[in-house]
Amino acid sequence: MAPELVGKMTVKAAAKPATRAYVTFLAGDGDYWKGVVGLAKGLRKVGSAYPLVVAVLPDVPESHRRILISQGCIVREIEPVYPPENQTQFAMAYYVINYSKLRIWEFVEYERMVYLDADIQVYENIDELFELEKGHFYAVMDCFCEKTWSHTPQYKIGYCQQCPNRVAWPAAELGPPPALYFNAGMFVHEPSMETAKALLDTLRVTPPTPFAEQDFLNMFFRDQYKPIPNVYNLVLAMLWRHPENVQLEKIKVVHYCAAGSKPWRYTGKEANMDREDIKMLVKKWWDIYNDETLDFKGLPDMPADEVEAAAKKPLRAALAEAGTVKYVTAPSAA
Ligand SMILES: O=c1ccn([C@@H]2O[C@H](COP(=O)(O)OP(=O)(O)O)[C@@H](O)[C@H]2O)c(=O)[nH]1
Ligand SMILES: OC[C@H]1O[C@H](O[C@@H]2[C@@H](O)[C@H](O)[C@@H](O)[C@H](O)[C@@H]2O)[C@H](O)[C@@H](O)[C@H]1O
Ligand SMILES: [Mn+2]
Repeated sequence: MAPELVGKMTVKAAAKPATRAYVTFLAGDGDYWKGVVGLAKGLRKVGSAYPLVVAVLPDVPESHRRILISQGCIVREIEPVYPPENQTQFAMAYYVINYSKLRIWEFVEYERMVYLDADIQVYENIDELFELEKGHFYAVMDCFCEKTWSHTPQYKIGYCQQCPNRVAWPAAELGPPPALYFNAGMFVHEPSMETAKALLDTLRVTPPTPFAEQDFLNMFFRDQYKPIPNVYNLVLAMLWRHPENVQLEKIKVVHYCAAGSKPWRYTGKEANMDREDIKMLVKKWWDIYNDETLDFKGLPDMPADEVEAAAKKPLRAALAEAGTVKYVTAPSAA
């Protein structure tokens, strides 16, 4: 919070209570922590007014957590969430762990959060998303044209919600077209223990599907979903599937979700990865990741040991201490 001059004195304006935050999710001991560091520095570069909370699974090593804390992230440990026993072939095998994203509805110390995948980068300030009318679920529409969708009727007939007139949906044969479907790499949500409990209770009785928690969230929030412009989540495949829907110079948020596009793993060998726009976007990501002027300079008034202690305390302990919420345990591991 910028200090303000009062008469001759410089009075530091009281910090606003942290009721809003960006939040991302980190699982495993792999290299996605680099995505989180990039995201933290990107949000700092665009002058975001809100902190970045990182929901970490227990398997995220202490060394990675320390790196995130050193970049000013608020690290909160969460318990994994698994879908019911299933034989589902997920579009990507690791998607099963993405159900743990559902824990962010338990972050009730925040009245509103903007969720961003760790493979997302923010290139323009998007704080305005926190002002959207409450009571809706805001996210950007996905695209059905990548091979990852080959299990669906829409893919089989070449229908995509991004261009509903290219191949008309055959309602006479297949019934109504699929409901508008969002990409779950970015969304605006309102944490609440009631919603968190409803999500977990519903998950227990919902057979998993190929896009895991993304499919589940689309089903759960179907009646509250409000599409927002793709400037807030450019799913990279849009560049070659629906270029007519993309104005690259207006894009605020890039989602590096196409196969081979994770900047920290980029080789340029996979399909479409040798495109000039992809190379430019990967370089943009690295320019921020490597920019030391964007490193966190420490909290103005919180001693480092307090930051560290807070970061290590799992959310459950913190809130149980506060005696504010009772936790619903996740279903047993799949
Ligand atoms: O090994 C992993 C895989 C996924 N994730 C988290 O889960 C999100 C969703 O996975 P991913 O972005 O790879 O899915 P995609 O958007 O590419 O389908 C990631 O952005 C990370 O936040 C993670 O932390 N570690
Ligand atoms: O666990 C399911 C994941 O499903 C989504 O990724 C998909 C989806 O966008 C497809 O439409 C693309 O074709 C595909 O490349 C991409 O990976 C979310 O980005 C991710 O956060 C996560 O929810
Ligand atoms: Mn992603």
